[in-house]
Amino acid sequence: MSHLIQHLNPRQKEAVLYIDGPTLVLAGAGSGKTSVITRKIAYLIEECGMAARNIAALTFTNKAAREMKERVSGLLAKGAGRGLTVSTFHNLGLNIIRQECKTLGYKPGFSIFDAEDSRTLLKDLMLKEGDIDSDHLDMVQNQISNWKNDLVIPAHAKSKAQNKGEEFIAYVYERYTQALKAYNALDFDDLILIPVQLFHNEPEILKRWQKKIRYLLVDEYQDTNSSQYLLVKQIVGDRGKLTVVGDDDQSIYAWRGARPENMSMLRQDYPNLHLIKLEQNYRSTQRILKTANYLIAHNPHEFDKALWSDKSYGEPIRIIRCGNEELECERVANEIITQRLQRQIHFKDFAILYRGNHQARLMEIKLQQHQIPYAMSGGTSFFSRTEIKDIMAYLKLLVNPDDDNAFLRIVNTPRRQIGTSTLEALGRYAGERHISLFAAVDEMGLAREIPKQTLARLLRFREWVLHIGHLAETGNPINALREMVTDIDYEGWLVQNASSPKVGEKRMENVWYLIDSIRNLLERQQTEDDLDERDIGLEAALNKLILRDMLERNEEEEEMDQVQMMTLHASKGLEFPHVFMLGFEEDILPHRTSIEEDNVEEERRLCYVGITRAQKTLSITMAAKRKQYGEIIDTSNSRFLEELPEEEIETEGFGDHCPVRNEQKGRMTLDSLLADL
Ligand SMILES: Nc1ncnc2c1ncn2[C@@H]1O[C@H](COP(=O)(O)OP(=O)(O)OP(=O)(O)O)[C@@H](O)[C@H]1O
Ligand SMILES: [Mg+2]
Repeated sequence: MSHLIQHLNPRQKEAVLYIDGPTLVLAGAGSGKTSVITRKIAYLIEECGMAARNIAALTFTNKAAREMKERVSGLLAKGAGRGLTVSTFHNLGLNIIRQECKTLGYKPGFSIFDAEDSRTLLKDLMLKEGDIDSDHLDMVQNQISNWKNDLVIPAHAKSKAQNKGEEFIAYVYERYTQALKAYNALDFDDLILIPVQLFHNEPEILKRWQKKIRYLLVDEYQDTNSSQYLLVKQIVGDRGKLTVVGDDDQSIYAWRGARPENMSMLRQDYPNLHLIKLEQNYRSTQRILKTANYLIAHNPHEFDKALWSDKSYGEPIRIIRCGNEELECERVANEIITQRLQRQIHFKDFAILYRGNHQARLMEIKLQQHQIPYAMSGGTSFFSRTEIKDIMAYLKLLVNPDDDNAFLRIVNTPRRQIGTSTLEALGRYAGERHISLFAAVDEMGLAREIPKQTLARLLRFREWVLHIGHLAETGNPINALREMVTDIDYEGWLVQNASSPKVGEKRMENVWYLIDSIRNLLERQQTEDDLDERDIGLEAALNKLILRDMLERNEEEEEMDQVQMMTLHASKGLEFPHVFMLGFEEDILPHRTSIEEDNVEEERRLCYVGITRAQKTLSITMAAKRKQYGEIIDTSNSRFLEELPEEEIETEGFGDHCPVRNEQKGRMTLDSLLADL
């Protein structure tokens, strides 16, 4: 028997060996779903003789894709996996768009707008319509994203609108789509939507891709949204060469349009679907598994999944209630230090999971204070901060005025009263003549397209960029950069747009930090004597900076001895020997928005995901008091606490000295009160 399937259980083997038709593996956490995918890839290559380049495996996060890639290459002979696609849905989409960009009408080098960029564009469009309510902005952004994920194009959205409010959003959606196109830009949702539309309209192109991807595997299938679902269906076609694995209890992306019912839809799409259930958990101790099972039993279930484990019974689940959030983070840091010594293990054996990124800041400070190395995934890297992206765009434009993306990013940031319709006209004009936007500003013919006053503003901007560029080239570049940020009053702009002046000032500090890094690089250029001409000057320094960011990211990928920090969402599919879950409180987990929207079931699944990441121990912490919007509030324990098996739990910090608002205690007091009566 192939070494690839030797250690698998019979059901897992069946899932790997079955290649005659579509397969769905439906199973709980830690039951080896991802293992089935990685082994099946290796099996297809090694035993079935399929070329690696004809196989694609999709998942949801970059980290998961990286892990999967590593697992597969560990199974294959060196080099045998060359050409294999293991990527996120979005990356596959991006590849398709890159290769087909001519047919799609995008110029090569199109830019990708992240959520922040989209938000800025939407804000501009809405401001123009006189709508400046920022809550409204969130709503519009979500709605547009939902439409895109559900493959609703602007014309549909408009015709379906039932009232003025919906008409407005549909109108903004239409303008937004036009603006993106004019900017030669795509947003995140487009990365899936556009390939789906392309495959729908161009059967020949679809055929080409079907020929390339002959076997498709999808991990975490419960989190596909409608457009991802369709993309899978298009690529697979009627060949049925598909294996998907998923767990409806781990569906945690409904808020981003995920539809767990896509799993049952498979049965309709493929009547010959081969369904396999796995029931043995190979990850966690029995206690952790029991805790997870207890919790998730509080959600309604279509299929019952009896997960069992023959691992050891394990240590009790610890629930630690601390006085406030600072003590909570301090406690976790201390636990890591002592447990690492006591158990003789590494920092990388610990993971700290939390509901929202804001919870990470204090934890980071405490880890730093105790000199505990840590890696954060999914956090904001320095170079993805808005202010850094802005200033980098200015710098890019200084060294290459033809960089349209950079131009578009900053031509109206800070505001110069150059609006979207002007930019659209400019984009059209430049597009027809195949010149850059910056070059187009100076053309005589443009006067017919753009009102005189606006054109004057554009010309002023152009002159100014050239002036600063000249200063940087002929004089001291750092002085030129300082003059640049002062000229545009970037600090004023940051303060004005931040939630508080302090936040704005902090952001400005990042800008100074960036300029300082450039100064260092430039100084180093002067001391290094083996440099050739190309390595000198602002442009070289800039490229180095961009490269360095990429290098830093690569380093992150390396296996280093660091505590892993991430949100519960980002932890999906991963496993760690010792897990800490922070903030087990009402309004955090379950999150306040989900409580308000009566969507606690999704939060319970998220909590289930967190618990089932743990292999050996699980510690859950909470703070009795917490700062919220500048006020200190008494927190309430998460409602999920009551849903865990009491006999497997060891609590701490719930004594009388704490103002405990534990539901169970509350009931006890009520009982005793009644008894007294
Ligand atoms: N047959 C097996 N024998 C021993 N260990 C196994 C077996 N199958 C899987 N494992 C191990 O169990 C752990 C969990 O497997 P895997 O990550 O594939 O589960 P999963 O179902 O994908 O989990 P999740 O739902 O969290 O994504 C891994 O460490 C894996 O190596
Ligand atoms: Mg998995």
